[in-house]
Amino acid sequence: MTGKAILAIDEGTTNSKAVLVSHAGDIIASASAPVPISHPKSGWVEQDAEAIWQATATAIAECLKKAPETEIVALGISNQRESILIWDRNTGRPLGPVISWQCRRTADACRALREAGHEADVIARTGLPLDPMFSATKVAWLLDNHGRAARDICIGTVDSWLIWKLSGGSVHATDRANAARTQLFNLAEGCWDDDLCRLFGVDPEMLPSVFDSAHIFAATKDAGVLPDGLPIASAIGDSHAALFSHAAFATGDGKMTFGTGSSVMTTLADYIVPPDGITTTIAWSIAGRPTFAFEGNILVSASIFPWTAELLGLESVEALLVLAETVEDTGGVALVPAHVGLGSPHWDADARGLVCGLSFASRPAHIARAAAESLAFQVRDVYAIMAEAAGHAGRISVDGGPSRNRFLMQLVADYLDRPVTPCRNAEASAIGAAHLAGLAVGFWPDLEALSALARREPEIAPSMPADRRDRSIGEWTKAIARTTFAV
Ligand SMILES: O=P(O)(O)OC[C@H](O)CO
Repeated sequence: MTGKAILAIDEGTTNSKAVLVSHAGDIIASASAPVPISHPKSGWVEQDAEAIWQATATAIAECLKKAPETEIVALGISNQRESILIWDRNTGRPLGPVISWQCRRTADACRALREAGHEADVIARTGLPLDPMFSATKVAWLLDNHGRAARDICIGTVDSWLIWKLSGGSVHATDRANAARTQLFNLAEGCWDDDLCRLFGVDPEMLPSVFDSAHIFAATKDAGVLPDGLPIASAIGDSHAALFSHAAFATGDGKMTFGTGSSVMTTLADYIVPPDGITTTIAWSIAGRPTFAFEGNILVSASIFPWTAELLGLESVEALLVLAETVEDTGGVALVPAHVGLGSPHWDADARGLVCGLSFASRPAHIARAAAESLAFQVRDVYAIMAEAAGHAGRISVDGGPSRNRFLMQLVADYLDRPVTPCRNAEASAIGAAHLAGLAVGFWPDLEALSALARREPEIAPSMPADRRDRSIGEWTKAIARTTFAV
């Protein structure tokens, strides 16, 4: 199969990337182009739909230039989730901005719906709380401010927009994983929810058709940067795509991505209404069968390290982590990185960070270690709730920059009391989209073949004695409770 490849698009919040993936699972070429983002008012975050398309087209053109001999057998799309736009079905012109997943403009609308008693029902149907991150209230805002007659409007997540542009405006479609993040999709029934559409003022006629994540949505047409006739063979949200790239195919398999924040996802056997502080979503859908997953997002993870390093007068994060390793434990010190509030599972916007448990024996190394341990404690808190609610646990893959640090990942394994497996798929989201597209067109035959492509390192087993682990978790739990004292 030399010379053949899948072209994966990974359209993220800040960049659009194009990646050519060979049959052996290697990246043949890649390119990226920045996507502008604007903040017209405090808490508002917008992007321009045409700029997203232009950045994607530029990334594709640059990528193909690097490997002109490659034969593209299919396209796959992974994308930033929840961000939403509407466009005119007749002209293809966007109506208003893309409202970003980060945008908080509908916070009041969410509060009003909560106060009117809708939240429990919305969570039961969609797995998602009433929060401005999700698309439904943003759609209502767009329709109020830029709406037209229902028959003239297409509503779409970013994958849907790219499928529209790549197919010359002939196909309005999305996959179940992206649909699951809109808060308009009934997870248990697997279709747009008429009652929720009514609640959010959406005519179902405006919504895209929903298919599997591995599915031939359309053939390319008049896309400019690509020849006509290439199958657009996957669409999936970026976190879900990364989980797929790790071959998390057994029930209970999950991933922890460490970066500015952390995200934890674990697959489920079936739809479960999420416990407090967690969401349920569709991870992907293949051959008509959705795989469900729990998800929890932590707001501040590795981004606490530069702050702590500066506080301690250290020159780098590396120096901080080296110092942290010089002590056996934190000496009772806990650091809770609630600097912008707490995310999953606590969701307390008013909480603030703290360092507590200080004594005259506390040294900078104890504070450094407390910062390092906070990364592990936070994912442990989310994972413990997920494992208990799901009743099963599987292999945990870890990715993102901090997953390369053995000391940090040993702490994660120790506090989870489970092994973790570092995964080294560069461009995990793009690879996941490529794998799904390859599955749809028979480039790879089955999940077993994809599993063989996952780049796993040897797992890291827990080694902390139980009494020590329990004591530290107890100190951390008390510290978390104290963060709300700051308000
Ligand atoms: O654009 P990214 O990679 O930050 O991903 C955004 C997420 O999909 C939002 O849920």
